[in-house]
Amino acid sequence: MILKPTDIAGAFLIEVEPLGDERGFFARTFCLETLRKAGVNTGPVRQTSISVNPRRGTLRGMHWQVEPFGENKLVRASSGTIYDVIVDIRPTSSSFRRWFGAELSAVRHNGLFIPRGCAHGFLTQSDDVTVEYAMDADFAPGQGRGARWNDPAFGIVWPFEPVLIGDRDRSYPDFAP
Ligand SMILES: Cc1cn([C@H]2C[C@H](O)[C@@H](COP(=O)(O)OP(=O)(O)O[C@H]3O[C@H](C)C(=O)[C@H](O)[C@H]3O)O2)c(=O)[nH]c1=O
Repeated sequence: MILKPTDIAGAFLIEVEPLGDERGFFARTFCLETLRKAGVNTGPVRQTSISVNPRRGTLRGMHWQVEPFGENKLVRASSGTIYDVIVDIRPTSSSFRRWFGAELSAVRHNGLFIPRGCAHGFLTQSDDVTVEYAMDADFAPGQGRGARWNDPAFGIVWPFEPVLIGDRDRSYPDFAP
């Protein structure tokens, strides 16, 4: 697997290196040691989850867990295609308030490593999207916070307007650090 740095400190795109033969290919999609060698202080995977989104144009986010319930997150699309976005909301970070977006797809098998303290969200770019999550912390109910996908504090440029957003996601107040 290949780690590609992003505009967000500690966040990496993960591209696979297919090892192919006549049957198809095998590829590593996560390696704790590779991340640690890149300076990422992440724990082992404690929980994995899926997010199933039948409709193109569904937006989920922007979400984060407050400390000490933060979680490092590895995200990939196991079906369909998403535009995945991270926003750095760590006030002491060199990339504070900066956003980064990338297309993740089942076809490319690519992933995104999202450090704790960053807001995360995605817009589905196809029907029948499943997003796979791996986290290094247990989910803590009630410890989530959020910001709107179009909060002027970040200026995120999305590929197109969402057509389906949950009431909670559309009604977050303006971001205030
Ligand atoms: C995140 C999470 C949720 N849940 C439960 C809580 C609710 O009963 C139900 C749906 O949760 P929610 O509406 O917060 O799901 P999303 O709106 O997809 O939230 C996620 O979307 C953005 C894009 C993310 O990056 C996070 O993974 C997460 O915040 O699953 C759990 O049991 N465990 C979990 O880890």
